[in-house]
Amino acid sequence: MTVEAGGRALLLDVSLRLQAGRVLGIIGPNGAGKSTLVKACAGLLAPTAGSVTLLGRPLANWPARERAARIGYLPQHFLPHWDYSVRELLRLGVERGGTRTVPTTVAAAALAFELQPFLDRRWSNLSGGERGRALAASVLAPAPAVVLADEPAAALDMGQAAALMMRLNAQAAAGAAVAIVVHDLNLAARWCDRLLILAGGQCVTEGPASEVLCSPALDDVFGVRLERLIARDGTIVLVPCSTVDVETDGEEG
Ligand SMILES: Nc1ncnc2c1ncn2[C@@H]1O[C@H](COP(=O)(O)OP(=O)(O)OP(=O)(O)O)[C@@H](O)[C@H]1O
Repeated sequence: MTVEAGGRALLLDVSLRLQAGRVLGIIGPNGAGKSTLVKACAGLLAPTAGSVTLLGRPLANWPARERAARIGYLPQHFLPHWDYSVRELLRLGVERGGTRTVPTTVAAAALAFELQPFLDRRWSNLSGGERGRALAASVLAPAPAVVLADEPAAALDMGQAAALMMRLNAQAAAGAAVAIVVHDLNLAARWCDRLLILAGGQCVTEGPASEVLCSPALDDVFGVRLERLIARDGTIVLVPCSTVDVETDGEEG
């Protein structure tokens, strides 16, 4: 698809396919077009050219209620219209998913996301990480078939970020197609099957995470030299060493 706004292309001829049971990480520098891509996939932005289909049917042809039940969109920034309590936010998310067992599902989500102490607290009184968890719980509770998460771990501490990535993986294992915009490449390395690098609104490369993380294109798009280490479980660990323009080829870092 191509998405244009403000007289320029925010996305240019980008194609992606989300598969049930898989986790795609969307990575790239600030302003690359990652949020734009996810919003277009969620049906919140209409592509200027190209289209988004869900189960082979154009997104625009799905009734809004069915589309909302199938696609769970976790935005990068969320400002509720009202000062909801966490319980109300969870209920809205669960009802959107169309489940008949609303109270049970709300209770299960509160338990899974360790939100019981916050259930009656209002959005305005939550910390950044608590908001992130409440929002993730609200979107993921109804187990949507497609999960589009835009930097879901940005406000979370290390433990909560790992827990959320595990939950997203569990939803994929249960059959969801998951796409996550992620800035922390080590979370991407550990929890994504495939990675897509976006830069300047275009796809630089897409492939298995282990291959993309070893690609020199990664250093180039971020303008930083990355050292690749291998953790005991075989996961690649990336350590930024120096900006690309400071170090010259062959010079010791
Ligand atoms: N409605 C709009 N009109 C014009 N430009 C826009 C509009 N929305 C976004 N942009 C621009 O498009 C580019 C891509 O924005 P986008 O939010 O998709 O980037 P991103 O990769 O998610 O960035 P970040 O990592 O900083 O969150 C940015 O340069 C942004 O300023």
